[in-house]
Amino acid sequence: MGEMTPMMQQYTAIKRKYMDCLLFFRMGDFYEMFGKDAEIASRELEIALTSRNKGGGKKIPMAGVPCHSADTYIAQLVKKGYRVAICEQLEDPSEAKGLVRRDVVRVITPGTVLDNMTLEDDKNNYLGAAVLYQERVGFAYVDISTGEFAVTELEWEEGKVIDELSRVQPAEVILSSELKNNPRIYTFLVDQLGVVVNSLKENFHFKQAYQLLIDHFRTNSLHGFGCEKQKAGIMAAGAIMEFLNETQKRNLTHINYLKTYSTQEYMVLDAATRRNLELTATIRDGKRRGSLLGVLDRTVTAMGGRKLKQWIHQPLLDLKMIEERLDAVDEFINHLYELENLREILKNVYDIERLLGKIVYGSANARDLAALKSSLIHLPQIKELLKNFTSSRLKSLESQLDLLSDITELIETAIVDDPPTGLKDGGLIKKGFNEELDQLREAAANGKDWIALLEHKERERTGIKSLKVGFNKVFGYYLEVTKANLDMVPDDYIRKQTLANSERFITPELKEKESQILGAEEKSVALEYELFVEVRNQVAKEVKRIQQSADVLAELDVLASLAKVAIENNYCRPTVDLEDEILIIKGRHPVVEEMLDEPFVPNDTYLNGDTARFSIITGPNMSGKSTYMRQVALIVLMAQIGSFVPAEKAKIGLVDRIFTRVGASDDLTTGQSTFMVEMNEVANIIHHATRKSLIILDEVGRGTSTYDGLSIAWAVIEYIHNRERIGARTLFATHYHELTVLEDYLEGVRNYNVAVEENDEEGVVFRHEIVPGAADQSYGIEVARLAGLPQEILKRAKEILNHLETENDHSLVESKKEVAASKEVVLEEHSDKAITEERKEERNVIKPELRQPEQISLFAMEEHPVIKKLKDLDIMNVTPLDAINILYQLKKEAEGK
Ligand SMILES: Nc1ncnc2c1ncn2[C@@H]1O[C@H](COP(=O)(O)OP(=O)(O)OP(=O)(O)O)[C@@H](O)[C@H]1O
Repeated sequence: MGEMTPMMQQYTAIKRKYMDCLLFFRMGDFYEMFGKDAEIASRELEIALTSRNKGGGKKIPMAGVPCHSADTYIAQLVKKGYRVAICEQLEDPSEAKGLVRRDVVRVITPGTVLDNMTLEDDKNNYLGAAVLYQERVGFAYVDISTGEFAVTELEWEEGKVIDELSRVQPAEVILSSELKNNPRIYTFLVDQLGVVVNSLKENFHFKQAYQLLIDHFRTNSLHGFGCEKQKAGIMAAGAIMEFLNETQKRNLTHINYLKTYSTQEYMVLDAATRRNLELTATIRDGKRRGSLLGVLDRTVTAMGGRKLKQWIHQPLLDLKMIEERLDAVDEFINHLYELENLREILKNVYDIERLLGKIVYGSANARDLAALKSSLIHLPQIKELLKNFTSSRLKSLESQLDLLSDITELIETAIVDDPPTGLKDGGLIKKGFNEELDQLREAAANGKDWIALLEHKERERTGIKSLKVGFNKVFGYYLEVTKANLDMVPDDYIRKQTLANSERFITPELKEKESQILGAEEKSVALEYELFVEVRNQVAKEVKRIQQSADVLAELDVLASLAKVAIENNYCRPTVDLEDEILIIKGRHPVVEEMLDEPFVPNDTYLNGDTARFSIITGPNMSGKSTYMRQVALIVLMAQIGSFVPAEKAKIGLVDRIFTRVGASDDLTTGQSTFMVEMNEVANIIHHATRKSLIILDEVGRGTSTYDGLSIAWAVIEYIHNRERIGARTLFATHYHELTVLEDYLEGVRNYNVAVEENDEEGVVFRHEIVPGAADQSYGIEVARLAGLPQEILKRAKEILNHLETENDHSLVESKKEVAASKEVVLEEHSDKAITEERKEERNVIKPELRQPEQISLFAMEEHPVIKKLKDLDIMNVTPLDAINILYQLKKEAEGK
């Protein structure tokens, strides 16, 4: 698409996030806005409509359709399984509104996204704000469905802003201009997260933000809110209030308290790591099945499900809190009967947080109140059950659990057990709740009884056997007599209506009763509504207490879920401490072990901050390197959310962050190449990792040519290994067997490989077993065989390989001579064979230099042009990104010559 206006960018982001197709109804605008692209889009729409499958397997981006036939287009698209969004701002698609069903057709405008969001159950409903103020960035988030409002602030740093926003992933965000104009932040939010971005009003100032907040909370100062010192945080919270005012969402007053939180409590997981570890969705299809959440989620309430997701995204850094959770899970495991009992009770609990949102928002109906009651009535039972437990977290949850019996009682006495959804037709309030209402109802009922008797009485009086009493909305009650009996009609009957075969009459007495009945009914319905709203408001006033109990239930649900999974999947309780070791005996990958048909092969892991801080793992493709490394990261993460882990034994030295760089795929959304994505991720790690971090690097450098790739991988290892730089515990899988030589020169490096078995019957068999030492072959051809490549190709490949290997040895000798002549060491292309004598000699040349880690040398080759250049640039400050730029420049220069 060509240049898009900010509004169009927002529309596109909304569509990407929620819908398959975006329809515009003013063709002229659409064409004007998109020019040639509009024609392409319209053609795609046509193809989608005429193809047999859903869009021929393709998403249609957006299209303009004539307003008068909007209904037809929408109906056709929906029938084909598309979810359609309609842009309201361009034209009121009133014709289309009749078709709006929240799951498949939605009317959207950037300003009304919030309304639509609240409809979705499993979507993130956060509206966020990030504001740069006095060198700090304030963040505020409000959960539209529950009213939870949270504030924090950090010092200004581009990466931190991205991390924080990606942690929460708001659906819509307000940014101050400096942040919005930052291309990395903006592109990340819009393209990668599909967030709708709004601008904070220029010259929005602190006093304004403060005032908006104290107005909202009806107080004189923010003292006691916990955020009084966080000026940037207040700016962000004020920005949210301002936005809600501007977009007339002020009625979202169920924001009734504000909570500050510190990002120090939680481990920040960057977006790449969350994706790479498939924490809550798989990379392949974005589904939750196949993710860690998919394995751990046995929650039985919606609130528990949401909390577990939050926990997975926010592993803890506080040892005490981790221990408390582990104790609670442990206790549940040892009280199986109570555990099952609790889960059974929780199954009856509705989504109290959502109900509460509706109650305070004023959109809850009587059924919602009934649902709240039927959830709250279980609280005493749960509290009783918790008395069996002694662990500190469960005790604390027990004491926090407010029984809310006043609220249950209020709803119980006021609202009927199975109320209708409508509020205007009565039938909501129980008998005995209000005297006036009872009297009105009695009056109406008496009148009805009188009418029921009337038919019988009038038949006797007139002798007309077929006389009937009826009611219609126009004339009210009437007496109906067939034409054949008209001569028997008495004089006091007043004719009201003539039908084909009968006539309808009224009498003054009937009319009097009628007005009594209707009057009483009308009044009672109105009174019922009034009473209902009163009850709802009364419940709304107790939102804080209800919210607190809801939170307790959610946490109990999560802890019970973790216990249930631990039992079923045979997990062990990890020891978490502040040492720098990670020891895992017979660890398994929690997701892969569930997906596999065959038994999963467990593996041990040992890392410490000292002599075994860096594992270089070599092994053939498909042997299990990635699985192994992710398994270590997941076990650490699980331990730090307070879960048991898939291992026989695990001792985890607390990790401040987990970084991953895995897999290689082009990021189609940003148009970045595989290599660029890879380097960005590596740069992020280099800039943020500390000695307490855990780093997982898979095939760094693979995305570019061998020389560049190997050089970068090597430099990255040196840098991370160096304790003055980072010194983090790291797992590094690579195809560059050359790198295994580093074990001899870098104190903390240990080589591992994935065991391969060769036997005559099956050929090469991967045992998925991690063993010490370096792999000696890459078995590329064997993998090709396993993948089913024809024998003929495999045979020929082997011939070529043998040939190349001989050539390579020869060329090495040659190059060695050249090196000697030019005093320049050239690294040979990666060879599948064991390292040659020449290489070993070469290494001896490198060796002394490498022993001085403080000197971050690429290859310690003084004369190498790369080194020269790096030295010119002050070698200590070179990041891999700089390195790749320099290498690229050199290559260009060389080509130029
Ligand atoms: N410990 C294990 N036990 C059983 N099967 C395993 C184990 N580890 C891996 N596998 C199986 O092997 C497959 C390949 O594993 P993985 O992707 O980790 O290999 P890899 O060495 O990283 O491959 P590549 O280098 O091509 O990325 C997995 O999909 C899984 O089916």
